[in-house]
Amino acid sequence: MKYSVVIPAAGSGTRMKANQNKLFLDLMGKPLIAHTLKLFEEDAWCSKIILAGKPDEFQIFNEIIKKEGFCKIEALVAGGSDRQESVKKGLDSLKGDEIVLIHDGARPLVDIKLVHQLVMETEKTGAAILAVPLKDTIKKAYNKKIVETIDREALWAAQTPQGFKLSTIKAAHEKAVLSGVKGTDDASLLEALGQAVTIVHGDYRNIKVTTPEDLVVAEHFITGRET
Ligand SMILES: Nc1ccn([C@@H]2O[C@H](COP(=O)(O)OP(=O)(O)OP(=O)(O)O)[C@@H](O)[C@H]2O)c(=O)n1
Ligand SMILES: C[C@](O)(CO)[C@H](O)COP(=O)(O)O
Repeated sequence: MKYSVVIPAAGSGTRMKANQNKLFLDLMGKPLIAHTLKLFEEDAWCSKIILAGKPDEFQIFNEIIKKEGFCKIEALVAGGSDRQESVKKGLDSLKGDEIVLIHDGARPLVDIKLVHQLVMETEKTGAAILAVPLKDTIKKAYNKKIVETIDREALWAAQTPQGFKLSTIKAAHEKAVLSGVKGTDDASLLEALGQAVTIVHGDYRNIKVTTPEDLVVAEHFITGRET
């Protein structure tokens, strides 16, 4: 089984409150994005990587790629004003109809065995995501006034990678642009078209490094993995 992967990495890291793109922050001696890229560089199932970044950060990305000796990065494309746009620009550089995964640059800890399970599920159903069941009770509230407790039995926290047939996800992004549909993940663009997306049970360690404490957690998980 082979797949391509699009890695959106053109964000601003606002919630990280760092003075640089959070993907360049040090994690165990190398930039966070280097850990994410390494996962796919070392996966024999991965045929190519498309990286979407900010043009004014291309030099930093290229320095990291050169230093780490990465060789699967087929294209470094200019990202967009939001994640959806960055992903679309990455997809636009792909042809054919193989499986494509879309994986946040900010998720450096995904287990490659789960990636393979996702690829096989995507092969079977055409669209699938990694997700984990929620562990907290979820409230709906307005101005901090609780209006409803949501039954969490049917709720999952979506992660990445998210896997699709390339033609399916490209069409969904195109239609989203035409209709103005916005989604914080790629599966939601298929859902908006009434298309089915299946879940592969993921791993709570596959965190998205978003706020400062996430970097501490990520370091802990990497240290634990290497012992
Ligand atoms: N215009 C954007 C915004 C986000 N991303 C990428 O999408 C992934 C998930 O986004 P998030 O974790 O929200 O990153 P940021 O948008 O940088 O964070 P924040 O929302 O705190 O600014 C990240 O790898 C980020 O680099 C992107 O490629 N292009
Ligand atoms: C794609 C994602 O990681 C799935 O949980 C999430 O939607 C990204 O959200 P962000 O606000 O762009 O980090």
